[in-house]
Amino acid sequence: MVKICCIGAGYVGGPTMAVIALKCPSIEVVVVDISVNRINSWNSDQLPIYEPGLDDVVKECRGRNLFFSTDVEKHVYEADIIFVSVNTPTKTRGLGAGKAADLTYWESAAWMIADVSKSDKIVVEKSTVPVKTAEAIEKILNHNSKGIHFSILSNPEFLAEGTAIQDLLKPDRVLIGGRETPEGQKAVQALKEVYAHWVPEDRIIISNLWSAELAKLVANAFLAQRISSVNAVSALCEATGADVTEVAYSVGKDSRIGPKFLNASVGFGGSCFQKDILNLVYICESNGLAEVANYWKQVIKINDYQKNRFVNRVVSSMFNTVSGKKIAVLGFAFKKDTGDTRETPAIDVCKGLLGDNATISIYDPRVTEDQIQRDLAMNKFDWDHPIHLQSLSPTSVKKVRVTWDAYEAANGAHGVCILTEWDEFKQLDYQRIYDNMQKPAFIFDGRNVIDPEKLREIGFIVYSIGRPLNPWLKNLSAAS
Ligand SMILES: NC(=O)c1ccc[n+]([C@@H]2O[C@H](COP(=O)([O-])OP(=O)(O)OC[C@H]3O[C@@H](n4cnc5c(N)ncnc54)[C@H](O)[C@@H]3O)[C@@H](O)[C@H]2O)c1
Ligand SMILES: O=c1ccn([C@@H]2O[C@H](COP(=O)(O)OP(=O)(O)O[C@H]3O[C@H](CO)[C@@H](O)[C@H](O)[C@H]3O)[C@@H](O)[C@H]2O)c(=O)[nH]1
Repeated sequence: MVKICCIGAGYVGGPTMAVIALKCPSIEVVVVDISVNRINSWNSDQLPIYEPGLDDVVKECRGRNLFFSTDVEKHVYEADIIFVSVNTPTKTRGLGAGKAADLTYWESAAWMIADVSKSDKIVVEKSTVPVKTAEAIEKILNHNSKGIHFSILSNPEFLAEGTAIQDLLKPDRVLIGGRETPEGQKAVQALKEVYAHWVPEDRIIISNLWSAELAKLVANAFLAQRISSVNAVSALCEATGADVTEVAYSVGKDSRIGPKFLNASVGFGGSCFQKDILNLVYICESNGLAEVANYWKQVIKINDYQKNRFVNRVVSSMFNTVSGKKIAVLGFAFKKDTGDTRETPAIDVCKGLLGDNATISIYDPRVTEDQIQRDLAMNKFDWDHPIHLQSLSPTSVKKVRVTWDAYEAANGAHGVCILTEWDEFKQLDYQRIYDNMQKPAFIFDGRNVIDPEKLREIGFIVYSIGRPLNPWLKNLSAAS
């Protein structure tokens, strides 16, 4: 029986290994992590992450050929193939701080693999890493005196949260990069055989190591670039009377462009886009490619601009101040169908509103109060550095209340901001919300989930990203 061990039981390691175990009953898969809490959750009925379809997959395989353990060294020692799926955050200090990837977690995993191994192994980069990382990892692993050989592969993960199980069951492609040596190609074939249990052969791409590492960063940069492009256009739509949903629809009908990832929003969030583009920018700069670096940097700048623009729109619409006013925030996760709040635009919007002295009442169907309070108290990039989080005091941010009901959040509010596109926000009784709000009642839709005309009929002053402005807001724009 082939044995797989995955180091890192997070958003990637957990679901990815669960699907491998589901599709390959003849392979034993053990997911290990240094976090006892995380492993305990994976072994309980309350999984540590919310992902549609994940519970069923774990229930079917756990205890059969899928295991979760904190005994990292034992399972690394026993494995034939080791996936490394640890976090690769943005550095917060030292050389490249604020841009470069912090490979501390990856490096310590590599040293541990080198220390405990007693037989040849395939080590797979599952985490997103800077191009050429495999070269450094090879040096750590193969500089041992035990005569053991390690083959390093790059197998970046392309799943998106909220659709992870579907993405894993039917991937657009699986990418495997390896050395062009006989050992390298043998390792590539071994990993390909694992995926071939359920992924059609023409969807498994084989490339060199550096192409695979770079393709992951570039894929995320392209996706994020589309969102920044449409968000930049949304500002122009508001200034001209065009409607960004109509513009995006027409543009996306061109088969060369395609319809996906053209939804204007309050800004993209999530643990990957910003981190990976900053990483790409740093790599370009390190290679003396300042113009290329600046090109990609602009994707982040537009995203920051879009989040600021939203906050400014809220404040300027509400008589230029939200001081002492109650703002209801509907949705805190970075997208629907996940409880993940890493780099969610809601953090920047809430901090912006708190900066103008608003009182905020937040509702999200999947995010706990504890998580929201922690997110609002921490510094940029700290979420991915457990060491910084330990020093965070548990005090809650004043002027923030978290509720488990959208109507309660909006009760007595002066304005409502929709920051996540949860389906349930389309079905809310907006008449009831309007009746219980202060007047004039404002609604700022950061995800274009509501019908602005219907809400205007109820009496709301409505702002939707990139869509024709309410006469009230138009007058304010003209005046400013
Ligand atoms: N989240 C996504 O949707 C996604 C998608 C594709 C790729 N990625 C990439 O995958 C990697 C992991 O992302 P994630 O979202 O799963 O992160 P995560 O923080 O959810 O999980 C990482 C886990 O690794 C564990 N860990 C860290 N160092 C360890 C060590 N030395 N030994 C054992 N366990 C260790 C941590 O405790 C944590 O549980 C990142 O590089 C990320 O960029 C993420
Ligand atoms: O048209 C769109 C599409 C997305 N978003 C936002 O963009 C962010 C990212 O969304 P999405 O890409 O769906 O989720 P992630 O889980 O961050 O997945 C991305 O990042 C992963 C980590 O690298 C990759 O594996 C995936 O392929 C890539 O889609 C979210 O805030 C979305 O709300 C928009 O604003 N408009």
